Amino acid sequence: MSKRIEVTDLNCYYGKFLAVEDVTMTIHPRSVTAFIGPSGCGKSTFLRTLNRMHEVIPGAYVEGDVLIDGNNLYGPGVDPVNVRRQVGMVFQRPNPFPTMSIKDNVLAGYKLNKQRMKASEADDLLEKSLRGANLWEEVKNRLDKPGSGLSGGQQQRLCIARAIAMQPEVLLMDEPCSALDPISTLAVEDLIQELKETYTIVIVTHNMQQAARVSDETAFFNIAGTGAPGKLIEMGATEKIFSTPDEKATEDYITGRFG
Ligand SMILES: Nc1ncnc2c1ncn2[C@@H]1O[C@H](COP(=O)(O)OP(=O)(O)OP(=O)(O)O)[C@@H](O)[C@H]1O
Repeated sequence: MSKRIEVTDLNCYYGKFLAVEDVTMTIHPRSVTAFIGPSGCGKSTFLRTLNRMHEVIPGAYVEGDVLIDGNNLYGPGVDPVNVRRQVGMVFQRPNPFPTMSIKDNVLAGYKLNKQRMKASEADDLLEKSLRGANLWEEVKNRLDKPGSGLSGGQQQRLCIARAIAMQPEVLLMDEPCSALDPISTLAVEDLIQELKETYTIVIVTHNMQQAARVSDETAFFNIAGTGAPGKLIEMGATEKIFSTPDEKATEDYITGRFG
């Protein structure tokens, strides 16, 4: 299911404002790629172009190409809703639907799309998704209770289960642990390691240790100053970026000299 993502000459705009300029990169399947860089350099903006969420904001658009296994997400006739099904997303704050049960949260994508499923199929998918998110054992006896009754870390894993249930090929995670305590963070990091066997994973993180722990590849973005566009400075194996980066700006950022 895991897919390769190839981005070529991508510019991201909010109206006239060029937020991210000229990104070209390849994201490998069955791996975790981390985006790091100072605040405002466009990590989240760029991440959202990988499933066409960027253009949900009025006036926002992109130039350039994003290919997933050779298919251009921005090609003519491509339905953004289908793209978002193929490329799932997990956000900074766990956002389960508060009044829905745990079960309905996991199956929400199907219910919202009014896709029919036999009860036995729904139960299988529910269990598989919750097991995939390492949450099954903790919630199997309370599937009809509201998702909002879970701890923050459990809610985030519920959101991951909801994303997995749609059987995506790519999972985008925008600072998925920033609202979690250290124990829940480790649980989600462990889960990311398991999920990369199946999905292409891209994670935005402010936490250098986290990037070093969970990712195989790291991309460092930077910004020259307020109003200037964010740029990809360098990308490579996480081990190399964290030990012998090519660019001084990367080294300065990683060693905490700025950002
Ligand atoms: N909805 C929006 N409308 C207009 N400009 C926006 C919008 N969202 C972000 N921007 C601008 O785009 C630039 C990149 O923002 P973005 O949030 O992608 O950066 P980031 O690297 O993810 O930052 P952080 O690490 O603080 O989350 C910033 O200048 C930001 O102000």
